[in-house]
Amino acid sequence: MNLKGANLESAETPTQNEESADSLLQIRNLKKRFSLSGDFLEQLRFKGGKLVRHREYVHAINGVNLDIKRGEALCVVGESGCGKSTVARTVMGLLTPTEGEISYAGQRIDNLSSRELLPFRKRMQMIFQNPYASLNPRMTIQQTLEEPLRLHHPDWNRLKVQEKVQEVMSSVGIDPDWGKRFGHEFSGGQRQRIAIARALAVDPEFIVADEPISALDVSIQAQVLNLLMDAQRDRNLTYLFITHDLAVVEHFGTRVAVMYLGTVCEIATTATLFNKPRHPYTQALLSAIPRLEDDRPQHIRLKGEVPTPVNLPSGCVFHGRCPYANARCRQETPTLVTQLDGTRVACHAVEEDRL
Ligand SMILES: Nc1ncnc2c1ncn2[C@@H]1O[C@H](COP(=O)(O)OP(=O)(O)OP(=O)(O)O)[C@@H](O)[C@H]1O
Repeated sequence: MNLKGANLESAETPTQNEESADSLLQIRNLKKRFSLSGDFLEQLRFKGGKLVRHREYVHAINGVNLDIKRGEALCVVGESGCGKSTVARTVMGLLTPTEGEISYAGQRIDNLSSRELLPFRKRMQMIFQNPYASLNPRMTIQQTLEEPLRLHHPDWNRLKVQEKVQEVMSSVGIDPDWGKRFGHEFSGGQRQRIAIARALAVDPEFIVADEPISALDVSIQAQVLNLLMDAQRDRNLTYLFITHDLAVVEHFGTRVAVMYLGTVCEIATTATLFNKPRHPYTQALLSAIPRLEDDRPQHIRLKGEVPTPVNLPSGCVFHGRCPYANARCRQETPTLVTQLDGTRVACHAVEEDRL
């Protein structure tokens, strides 16, 4: 893999909407911060003899722009704490954005009330990391799967609901006769199949999967991944797939967005990203994957640690660890620039042909 290469930057500055024509989901300048300072009274401090209000925030996501196209699996990768789950939860309306907009099928959804969001909840479903926590221990599997159907199809009679439950259980490889059992009677892999069945029961078109296999035994992970891929093919699903595992990305992803400290630093098709990573952070991430080929790049060791999201670095958030950083990188925040092959990279060094 040749990490260096000609800079393919296009002369045109991309517009925010350049990818939007075939997008199912659009994320624009999304920011989410969490307060660390408690309520008003807890924020008060004495400074220089005066009472002042001290507020501190975790800047979990800082201006993310993403388009997810119909039928694709967009994987979001990055180290722990870079903001992947916050993106997923904000898209699903489980967190309110601090700034920015999210649109689904052309309609803005980030500012809707729970009632207005209900029709979208049928079309957009989420699968969580931990199948032990995501199933209600007091409900049978039948009840667990009936719940979303009763919410979204109040006009369906008992027989129709039961038929749908049986169909969706079979489709994920769970014996429909096991409907009266409780979640704790199943293994982790089976529980995650049931969680997938619950997401699929209402025939969604878009699924946010947040590390859906990372809590499972390695021997089970491939089976559950294959189930998700089969569901995508059979039901024409679109995925936002959160993972820290690059092997999963290579197997599953149509495109990949790489995140670092709350920002997206590179977006590319999976094949392009693995063959020609542009951003120095992507290069370092990929160089850490063990490969059999002789021409693999040397493992790039980044200096230092990921900075705290409480005090974000100025300029490019990666500059403190980047071997190519210069004065511009320390001052000016790079934006995603489209290369001739469609890859989008936020890096001054790539832009200036310095790597
Ligand atoms: N409710 C919260 N309150 C305060 N800080 C939070 C909260 N949720 C997330 N964070 C912080 O926001 C940052 C991003 O967290 P997030 O869970 O989105 O990262 P991640 O990339 O999904 O990590 P992981 O792979 O470990 O789940 C982290 O610094 C995290 O500690």
